[in-house]
Amino acid sequence: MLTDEHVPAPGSTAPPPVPPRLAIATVCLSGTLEDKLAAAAAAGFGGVEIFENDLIASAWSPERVRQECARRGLSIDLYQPFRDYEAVPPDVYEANLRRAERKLDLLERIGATTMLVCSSVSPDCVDDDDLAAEQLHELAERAGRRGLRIAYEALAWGRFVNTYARAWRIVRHAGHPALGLCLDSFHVLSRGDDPAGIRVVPGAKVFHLQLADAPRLKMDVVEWSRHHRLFPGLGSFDLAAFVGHVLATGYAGPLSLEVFNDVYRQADPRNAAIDGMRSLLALQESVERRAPARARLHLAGLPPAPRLGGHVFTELAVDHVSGPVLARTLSALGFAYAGQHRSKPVQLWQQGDARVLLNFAPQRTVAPGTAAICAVAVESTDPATSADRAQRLLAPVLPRVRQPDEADLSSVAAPDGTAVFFCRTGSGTDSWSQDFAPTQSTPPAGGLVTRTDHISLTESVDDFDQVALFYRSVLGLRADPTTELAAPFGLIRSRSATDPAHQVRITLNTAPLRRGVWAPAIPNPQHVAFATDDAIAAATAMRALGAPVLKIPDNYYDDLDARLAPPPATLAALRENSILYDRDEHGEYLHFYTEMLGSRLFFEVVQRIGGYAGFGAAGSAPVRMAAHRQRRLVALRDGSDRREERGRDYSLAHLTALSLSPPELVEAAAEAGYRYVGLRLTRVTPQEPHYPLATDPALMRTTKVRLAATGIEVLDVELARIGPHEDPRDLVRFLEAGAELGARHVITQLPDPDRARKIDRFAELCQLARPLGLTIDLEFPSWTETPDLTEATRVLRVADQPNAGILVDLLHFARSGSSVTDLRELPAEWFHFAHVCDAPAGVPSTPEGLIHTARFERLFPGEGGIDVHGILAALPPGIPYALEIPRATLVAQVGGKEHARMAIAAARDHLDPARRRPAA
Ligand SMILES: O=C(O)c1ccc(O)c(O)c1
Ligand SMILES: [Mg+2]
Repeated sequence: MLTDEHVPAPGSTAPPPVPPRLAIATVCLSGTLEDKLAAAAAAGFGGVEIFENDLIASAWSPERVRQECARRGLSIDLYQPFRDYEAVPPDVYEANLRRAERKLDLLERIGATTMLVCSSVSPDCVDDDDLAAEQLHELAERAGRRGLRIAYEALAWGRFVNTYARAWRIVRHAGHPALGLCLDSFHVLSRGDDPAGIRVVPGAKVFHLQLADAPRLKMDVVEWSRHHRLFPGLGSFDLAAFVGHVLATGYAGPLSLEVFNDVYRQADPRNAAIDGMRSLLALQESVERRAPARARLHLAGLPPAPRLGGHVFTELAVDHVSGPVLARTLSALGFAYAGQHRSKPVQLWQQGDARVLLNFAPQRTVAPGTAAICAVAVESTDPATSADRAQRLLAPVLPRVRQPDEADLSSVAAPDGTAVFFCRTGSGTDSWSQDFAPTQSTPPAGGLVTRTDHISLTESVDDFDQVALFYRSVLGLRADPTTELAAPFGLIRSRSATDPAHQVRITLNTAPLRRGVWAPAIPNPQHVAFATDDAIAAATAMRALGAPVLKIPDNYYDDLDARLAPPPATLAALRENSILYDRDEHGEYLHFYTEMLGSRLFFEVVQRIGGYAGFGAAGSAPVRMAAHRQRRLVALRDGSDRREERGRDYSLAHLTALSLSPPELVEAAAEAGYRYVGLRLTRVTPQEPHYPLATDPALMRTTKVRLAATGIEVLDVELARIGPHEDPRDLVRFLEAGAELGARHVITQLPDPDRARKIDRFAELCQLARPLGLTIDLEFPSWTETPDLTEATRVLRVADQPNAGILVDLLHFARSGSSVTDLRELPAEWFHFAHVCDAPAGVPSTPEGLIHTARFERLFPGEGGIDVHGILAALPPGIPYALEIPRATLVAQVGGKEHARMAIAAARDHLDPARRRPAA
């Protein structure tokens, strides 16, 4: 019986005079012992538990470990674990004592005073508490003689001893001053044991306290413990109550994290240690909050989180591709371009209390062509205290570049780089809105959006816990339970948190198992959800304004009818407007989405009816993800009937960014808004990087996966160059690889002075390519033996092959002095695409000069002296433009990916004036 045990005297519940030491077990962290100690010290821990495996694998001697810990201000609070010791027959006991003596030697050498003995799981041990107590007594006796202590821990899966109550009975029965308990929250709470019973243990007999949270999982407890523990606050255990019980015993030892977690074990230990510290500080705060006022402790030293008043603004980093798309969409959602920042290229868009900032500043890190949430601003009753709290929770405070008369906003950086601003709206001097000059634009009628309801971020699994902990602890949010759903591209884990008054809501998502290369084209989507009082009216009005509302399939509405049976008129209105619907015991939720904007961002409009506090039914996110994927494929593939709307198809030629491998080129093309890529499969010059797609199956596989995931298609492969010594039959594997990639065209050059031979070989190449569905497109660099349009025309006429074509490259066309009039006369079916670029006006006088320009120094259309419009106008309308613009110095400065984005932006500007970007 535990109840007649020691009852703590009133005095023993008093707070310890000094705050407890915060410690972390090395097993929580990734790397070697050296890495772990450095990370623990940097995060501000005062102690560590040394896990045996970390010591064994360390190159440091035990004495060196002692020095290194001391140097970093780390006390070694525990050495662990010592396994399978107690309640064994005499021969095993002898061996165990010998083993224990060696470990006690080690404790002395590293300067640890407490060794953890976990309850035995061995087949050797017997169900005999008296024997266990006797043998533990002997161990404690030997430890005590050396000034050391033994902390006995009941593993939840111990063979006979698996509860703290039984471990305490044994320890009490052993009755040795050097023997006490190690309490581990996981072993107690995973079994559903009542932690209140801990209160009967005298504080002096609790030698060590280990803290771990965990998600509720129905699985084998060993697996659960060794793979899924979490830092406090991230799982579903009530750790504040647990710690409250332990502190009530008078325990004054360290609060030590012991978290076995597969993700933390592979993550940067410096980040994981900061997470651990943040979680302990937040845990201490919840323990304090729970304690009765008379016993209130002030351990964490955190100022309470000031009350939040809602989302003030969400700032999006955009560029000149994504910015106009966002601006157009915000207009269609009824937002007004209400203000322009006085000193920065930042626009304020507003409707009701919903505000979006579009930041065009180039120093914002934004992948080409994308839009991304770069800052989140929340209203705080006390911004300075909010920032102070954040800083004490180890958030980096951001420096602000501001003009003398601009608002001094307090802001900190979230682990994913998002800036978090704390501000007070209104007319005070600290009001951020005064940094914006009002524009003349009048807000559109309607005003259906009232405020920002929530923002939703996607994080890699490595950052997910960290980001969740950051927002919750810094903003003082309460976590909703974690949910998991089967999405089209695999498992998605999702966590939401909100402040007590439901003013600020943040949802975080991750794909915990994502690996390999098959993944959605948008790996980390983000969205901002705006609130409305009437979703049906809002959707109707926004669609009338041209908002790109995401189309939801009919199957969804048939299922909705079956499940929730909304009134027929409502169902029809939902279906008509692509609005999703959910209902629970608190109320109803109507919501609809926009299409993906600027690669990874979209908006949502939500209507909450009654007390609905969720984010839609579990099935709604997969429907939305499938719809976004569907929309992307439609946009890419069904171009023909919507070309007017979508504009011309562009292809990214490999030479524009030859430093990118084929999968990277595909990714760059997708992000920048190309439809196609052209891939270089052969090495054309000895210096260039070579990507042997035709002979490297792994490279072929990853390239095909990226193509499938992004929807990008291969327009052409190059280069089939047939000189005097080359045989077309040697190109069969190259042609097959092109066909496997789904290419349509093969770029060919004929540097052979023997005209009859080169035409024969050209014809033969056409015949080899034809069964593979490929055309052979003859390019005529002016320095080769097929140097101009006239010669290329002659080759095509004589060879007379149905799948032969001519590739006009504007540079070669201009440099060869070919004639636009001639071009206009040729059969349209010869021209399948064009290589588009510009070049300086003067023509180099030597072949070396010509080649140098062609390979390294071309210009964007409109920047040079080539009659780009004149030549393109002589080609059949509607053919894809492949941008082949190698530009060595620029690529060296900005990288291949950014260069690819700049190229398409410049080409669209010059060639598609109707789609020219609006002035920012
Ligand atoms: O999983 C284990 O074996 C193990 C070892 C030592 C501990 O302190 C613990 O909680 C678990
Ligand atoms: Mg433990």
